[in-house]
Amino acid sequence: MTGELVRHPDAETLAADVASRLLERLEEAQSRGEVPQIGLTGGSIADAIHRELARRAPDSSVDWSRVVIWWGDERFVAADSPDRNERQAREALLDHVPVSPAHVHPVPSSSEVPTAEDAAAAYSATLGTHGADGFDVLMLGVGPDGHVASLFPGHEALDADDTVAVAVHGSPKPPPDRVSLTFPALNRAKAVWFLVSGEEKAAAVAAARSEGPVSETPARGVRGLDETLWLVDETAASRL
Ligand SMILES: O=C(O)[C@H](O)[C@@H](O)[C@H](O)[C@H](O)COP(=O)(O)O
Repeated sequence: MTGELVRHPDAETLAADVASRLLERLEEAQSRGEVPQIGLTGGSIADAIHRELARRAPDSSVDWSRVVIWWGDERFVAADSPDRNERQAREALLDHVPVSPAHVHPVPSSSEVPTAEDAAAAYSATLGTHGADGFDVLMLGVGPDGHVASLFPGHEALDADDTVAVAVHGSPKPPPDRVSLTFPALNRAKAVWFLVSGEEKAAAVAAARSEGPVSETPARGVRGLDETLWLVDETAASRL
């Protein structure tokens, strides 16, 4: 089961739909008295979604102080680097909604720990304690090569199955040093939402939704416990 495909005419309607779905999911969880946990991703469509969430937040009933924020991956760079997924998410969303700092869990940066291995170990420990229930919604961008988070085709990090987060070196997508959740950690999410826009992703979407080795197309290796959605625009779906 590769998950439900939801097509959108363009990136703007895709971002609007994802933001609407996420706000609704957060409201539903909070109406059940839960404190939902979400996993953010990096990348361009994610940034558009974050900005749309910030725009819509004032009109939603989501209590952002009762939302727990994680990242599926992070670039191992200085805390103030524009390459940080955390920095991009704060600028687009988290600085515009009243999140509780105690509920925002960035991956340690190279300003705080000396190596990506240290950052991965620290993040594994934090997620192991504070995030043990798993993500309610994990959002994942998909690269043109079918990577998700920072799990790239043929990379040794794909085989890391005894830890929550793993250091990644030699990433084909710069910057080279990263921290990524591993497949076991990604697959603890109740809902996995793949967010894909652009012609350059069309082959990856088609590959990910067909049989074949996970090492060739890492997106094949992730699905939600209860829900897997492919939220795509028409250009990204053009090879299906
Ligand atoms: O740290 C990262 O680079 C991201 O987490 C990565 O997995 C991203 O989501 C995809 O590469 C898609 O990025 P775009 O949407 O910018 O193509």
